[in-house]
Amino acid sequence: MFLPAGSRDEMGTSIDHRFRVTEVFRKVITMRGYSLISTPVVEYAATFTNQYVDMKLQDMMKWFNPEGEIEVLRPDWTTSIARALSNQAKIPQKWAYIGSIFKQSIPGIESQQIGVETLHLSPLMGESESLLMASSLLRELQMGDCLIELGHTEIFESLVRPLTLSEADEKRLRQAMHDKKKDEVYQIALNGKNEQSAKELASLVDAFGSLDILSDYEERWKDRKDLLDILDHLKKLARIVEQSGNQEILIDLGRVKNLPYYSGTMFRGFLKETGADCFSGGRYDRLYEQFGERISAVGLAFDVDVLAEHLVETKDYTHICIIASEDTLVQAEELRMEYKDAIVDIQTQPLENINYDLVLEISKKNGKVEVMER
Ligand SMILES: N[C@@H](Cc1c[nH]c[nH+]1)C(=O)O
Repeated sequence: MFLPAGSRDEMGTSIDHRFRVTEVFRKVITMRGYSLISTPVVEYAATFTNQYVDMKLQDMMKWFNPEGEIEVLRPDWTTSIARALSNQAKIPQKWAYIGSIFKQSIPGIESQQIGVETLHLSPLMGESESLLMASSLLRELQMGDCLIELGHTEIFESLVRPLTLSEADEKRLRQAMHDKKKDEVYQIALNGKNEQSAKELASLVDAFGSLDILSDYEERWKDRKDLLDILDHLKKLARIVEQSGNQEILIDLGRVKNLPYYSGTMFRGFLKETGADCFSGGRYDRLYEQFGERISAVGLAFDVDVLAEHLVETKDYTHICIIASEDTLVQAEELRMEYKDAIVDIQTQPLENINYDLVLEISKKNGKVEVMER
């Protein structure tokens, strides 16, 4: 029997790694004062497609229920958690989750995430908490150095707003900006009949790199109070994460939001050694406007598969084989107790595919039990 493209069975090490990632995550979030939250796998499509969230139905796993409503497999944790928490007390909250999201665009449809959402914390506190949690998880997992990229939705958005672009052009502009295609950004933006804005947008394509970018743009945007405030905020956040999280920070002022509900700071994490994209997140205060609330909300989620793939074996257990027969099983189990920190495998013969550190054989002669090293 075959599986649909992208679906896979999993065995041994890769599952072991995924469990280890989630175990370490649980430890990190517990010690940082988070509570766990879970939401159902099946939700109404409208929870994700309403105007405040604006996710696209075509990418979701969906069907009609008997009442004719569209139901979906959870395509996003952040949105379902917002639904679940919509009438909670307005006090600082730190939530963490472990589980899958489902989208047509993901190979195999399912992707396992671990993530956090913080509500009602001051913007700098919530954002730095998310990023410091991320860096402490990566440290605990011994993932090596990580690059944290900071961006902000309102840079691109506020430069696009004064342009009179058709919906199609705006969509193309976003894509060109995302793909960092400078000439295309300029040409599309020119359709908005504002050459100055078109030039500014084209220059944003190159506005990424180390923290120095912030100083360059402080000079360039010295008459734009709104943009200066954003640069100042990113600078403060970068300093905290650099100093406390000991992580290298990159800035991408031209970053376009990857989820429609982001409004403010956005972040992404890359493993330095391989460049693998391991987490993504951002501020989404406006998501709560659907519940008539204006709050501070920010979070991020890790791709568990990416972390599991990069996990290095750390603890090396001694691997012992005890050779026993049906007659000596009780004694073999007793012997196991003497090796509490080792992997003890009771077999009738040592397995050929395993390189044991020690092979012990139990035998019974004239009612007397003997243990011999092989
Ligand atoms: N839900 C986002 C990650 C995130 C958590 N909080 C905010 N953003 C994602 O799947 O990419």
